[in-house]
Formats: sequence, structure tokens, C-alpha cells
Amino acid sequence: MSQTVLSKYAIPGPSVQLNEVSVSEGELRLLDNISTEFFAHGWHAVLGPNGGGKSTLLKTILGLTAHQGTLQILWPEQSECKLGYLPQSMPFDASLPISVRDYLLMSLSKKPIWFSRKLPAEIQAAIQQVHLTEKLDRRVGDLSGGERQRLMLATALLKSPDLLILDEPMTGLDQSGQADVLGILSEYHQSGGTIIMVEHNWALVEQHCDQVYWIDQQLKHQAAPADFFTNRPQDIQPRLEDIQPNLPELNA
Ligand SMILES: Nc1ncnc2c1ncn2[C@@H]1O[C@H](COP(=O)(O)OP(=O)(O)OP(=O)(O)O)[C@@H](O)[C@H]1O
Repeated sequence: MSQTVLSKYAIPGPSVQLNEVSVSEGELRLLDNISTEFFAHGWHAVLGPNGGGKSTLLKTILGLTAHQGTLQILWPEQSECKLGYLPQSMPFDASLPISVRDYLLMSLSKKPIWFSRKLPAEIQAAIQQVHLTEKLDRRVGDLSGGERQRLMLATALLKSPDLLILDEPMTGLDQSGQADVLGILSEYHQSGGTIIMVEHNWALVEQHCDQVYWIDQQLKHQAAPADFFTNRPQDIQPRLEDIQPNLPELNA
């Protein structure tokens, strides 16, 4: 990645504090009384069983879901208070006849896109980073799953966010796609940004993340990756197919 691109990234990222945060849908309790802190500049991994509330937690931090309790994003003074979000699935109907170019232009600007056909430098840099330059005129619906995922990451990074919220960013990526994305995220993290991401791949979490949060309606456990399994409470039952390799103690 070029220095020009890196220098546009946000420095530094905020911390996110939750105090007794709960989310309900009618009678249903999606999140129950969560208190924790995602510390500033951290690379945080949110894990837990399917349906445990991980995406709901991200949406709550983004302000997309009503909650009880207190949630604060503590932006550093010099921060521009910008968020980037990569949702779990495409945020629009992929059958719409819209090109990669127009999707990125619409993501960056509120102006009608027919006034600005020329690609701004930040879009060119972002699209280069995720190796989609050749696909600019392709319909978004015709991209492969991995290409769509890389387009969404480029979109999340486009406005130089201070906080990056990612819901399973590795979905659909092959090994080289994953390596590209991890490279981008590592640089973003090193430049000071805060990352909160849902990720099932334990090997990746162990290698890259600072802190792990196990969400199953409640925050069942929180620790650095190195301490997570030795200190975990008995009622955490990781799905072994989600928690990948090098956990001999669990795979025995
Ligand atoms: N708007 C809603 N109305 C009713 N139930 C909902 C709503 N949103 C989410 N849920 C339910 O809340 C639970 C948590 O959903 P959520 O998507 O946060 O889980 P998750 O941990 O991200 O799951 P997965 O690992 O499968 O992606 C699920 O049972 C889901 O069906």
C-alpha cells in the first residue's frame, strides 16, 4: 500500500464504552446488560455462537439499533469522528444495474453522480488497494462474492474513518484475498485506527487482535487472545468448526 493512501487514514481512533447496554425487539432480548470498553487504537474481535447478538452489538455501536443503557464513543480531540462500516451482507439489492464506479462515487459524495464522473484520487487509491481497478465498470451484481467483499471494504475505508466496524470481513475471500485484507487492516491499525470486528477464524484473531469478546446475548468472557481459552468460564462452548486450528486442548 502506498504512503499516500496510508496518510489519509484516521489517527487516532476512539474508545467505545458500554455501560449496562441492552437491546430488545418486542419481547425478545437480543443483548443483555453489556458493560465493557473497546479501548482506543485496539483491534478488537467479537466472537460467539450464531444468533448470539454479535451483529446486533455492532449495529448498536453504529447507532442503528435502539438500546437501553449508556454507550459512548470517546473521540480524541483531533479526531474527525468518522466511522467506516462493513456490514455482513450487501447493503442493497445486487440486481440493481449499478457499476462499481457509481457505487463508490455514491458512497463518497452526496452530489448526484452525473455531476462527477471523474474518479477522485481517494477512490482510485481505495480501488487499487483492493485490486478492483479492472472491475470499475462491472455491475456490482456481477462481481464474485470475494470481489464484493473487497468493494465493501474499500467503501468502508473511503472516508478515512477513525473507527472501523467490520462484520465478518473475511467472508468469501480466498487465501490471497484474506492476506490482502489483513494487510490493509494491519496498516490501518498501526496508523492508530480502532477496529471492532466480528470474526470466527481463531487463528486470525490470535495473530492480529488485541482483545476478544465472547457475546452470547451477554458478554460471557473478555480477554487477550493468549489468555482467552485458559481462563474462559465453563459455560462457554465454542463451536469447534468456527474456532479454527491450533487449539489442541479444545480439539482433543
Ligand atoms: N430486528 C430483529 N427482530 C427480531 N429479532 C432479531 C432482529 N435482529 C436480530 N434478531 C435476532 O437476534 C438474534 C441475534 O442476531 P444477530 O444477527 O445479532 O446474531 P449474530 O451473533 O450476529 O449471528 P450470526 O453469527 O449468525 O451472524 C438472532 O436470533 C436474530 O434472529
